[in-house]
Amino acid sequence: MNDGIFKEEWIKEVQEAQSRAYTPYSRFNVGALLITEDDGYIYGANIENAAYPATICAERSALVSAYSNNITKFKAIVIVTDADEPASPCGVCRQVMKELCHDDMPVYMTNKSGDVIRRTVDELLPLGFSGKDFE
Ligand SMILES: O=c1ccn([C@H]2C[C@H](O)[C@@H](CO)O2)c(=O)[nH]1
Ligand SMILES: [Zn+2]
Repeated sequence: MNDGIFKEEWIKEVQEAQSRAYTPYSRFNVGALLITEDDGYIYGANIENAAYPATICAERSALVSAYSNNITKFKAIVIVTDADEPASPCGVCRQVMKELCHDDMPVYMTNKSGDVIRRTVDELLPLGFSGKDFE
């Protein structure tokens, strides 16, 4: 991926985030790496629960962690799983990214083979609903 933004070193970091997943039920480990405005890293992993809907995805873990630490401006998010296809965020995570990230923020979906797909938040949730819709 050579878009002038993506850094290869993010691959190692997002895999570190993935290693922190808590997935006794699905065994499907997801890692998310938020890149802050000043090139800092916020790690996110999926954290499951015996009450399945209480599970939080890796992407939302990272965003909630960032906001909880008063970090609210991001350059990018990188996602990884062990699946063959590059990781694609679920609908709930797309909605939360729409709320908390810029529409044009890049989302890098990666796999263990080194493939990277880049889409913006807006491209992942076209015509998405936001607070602007009830202003
Ligand atoms: O965008 C997604 C989609 C799924 N998962 C997690 C939730 C659950 O723990 C596991 C299987 O759905 O993957 C994520 O972390 N991010
Ligand atoms: Zn999700």
